[in-house]
Amino acid sequence: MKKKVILYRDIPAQERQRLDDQFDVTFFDGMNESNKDAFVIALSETEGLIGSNSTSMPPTLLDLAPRLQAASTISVGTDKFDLTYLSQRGIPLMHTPGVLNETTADTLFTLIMCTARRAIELSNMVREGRWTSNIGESLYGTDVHGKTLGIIGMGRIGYAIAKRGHFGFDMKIQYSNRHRKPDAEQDLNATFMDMEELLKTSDFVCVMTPLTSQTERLIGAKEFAMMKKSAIFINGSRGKVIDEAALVEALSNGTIRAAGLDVFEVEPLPASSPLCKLDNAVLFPHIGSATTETRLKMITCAVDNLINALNGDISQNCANKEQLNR
Ligand SMILES: NC(=O)c1ccc[n+]([C@@H]2O[C@H](COP(=O)([O-])OP(=O)(O)OC[C@H]3O[C@@H](n4cnc5c(N)ncnc54)[C@H](O)[C@@H]3O)[C@@H](O)[C@H]2O)c1
Ligand SMILES: O=C(O)[C@H](O)CO
Repeated sequence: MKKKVILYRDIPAQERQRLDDQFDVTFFDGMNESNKDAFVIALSETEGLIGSNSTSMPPTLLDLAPRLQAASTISVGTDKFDLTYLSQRGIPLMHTPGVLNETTADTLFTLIMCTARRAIELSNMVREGRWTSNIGESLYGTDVHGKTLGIIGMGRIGYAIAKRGHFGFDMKIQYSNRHRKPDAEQDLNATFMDMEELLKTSDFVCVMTPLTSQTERLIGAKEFAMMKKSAIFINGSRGKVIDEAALVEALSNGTIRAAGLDVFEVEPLPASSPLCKLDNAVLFPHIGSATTETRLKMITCAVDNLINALNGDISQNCANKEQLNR
């Protein structure tokens, strides 16, 4: 008999077919008030889960899935699951590292360019008929090339961002990370330092850590105050890695120059957020990996991951492999 699987995000037909070939699939378009009861009933029988990072899967919900054997998230970030809880139950969480590095780094560099050159603010000026003469010094941007790029979280994506800065923009690369990265030091001439020194000396501070209990609110009022007044802050990790209210304050009172954000404490970001009123904040709707090509690669990877995991193979792309092996 085929194993039962819940798919909680729409995926292209050919990938859905690969799941249907192997499993008895129940589809939900996310989880919301209108389908929650049916979702919970399906959970009581399911052996596998596959879906996107926009749906939370806390222990209280997964307690209702006593037969669960594997979960597969269409994301590299795993913060919508509790890894410790899953590991205690012996359930692997599969994710999609690697396939989205370059696309996400492109997005982060777009944020760097848009903030530095005030691209959105000035584009809006043109669209709204406010371009009536040469723009004047008060609307000038700041250079990106030749500046110092500080990366907090020099992992797969951090490295891809640093590569763009080093080779494309002649930037000086510095980083803080849980451990040193010899490849970044050799290939990109990157300098390892503690976060405090990085904050004080970078022109662009780019956060690319995962959200964990150690990184939650890693950057708050104290950290913004350490940055240069001319600094530009970029967050592509998760909204909760920063204190958003402190960022609003820092952007409003000139503690730092500007911020480019792809992620927020609450997503979708409500239009009432004070961030939406700030010209010096560039706001993207969590589009780091959102290209047609890369999203398909992530879905294919996540489908492969679930098939492998439910067949007992977690050698590739298992986020809690070490915890499971303990
Ligand atoms: N905006 C998006 O669309 C998007 C896309 C992909 C990934 N992400 C986020 O980016 C994260 C990183 O992805 P990755 O594939 O590069 O992961 P990775 O594991 O390769 O890199 C993360 C790095 O952060 C470092 N780190 C952890 N805690 C730290 C701390 N306290 N201080 C400094 N460094 C610390 C780790 O040592 C590691 O090198 C994901 O977990 C996800 O949350 C966002
Ligand atoms: O973690 C990821 O892969 C991105 O944030 C997309 O959800």
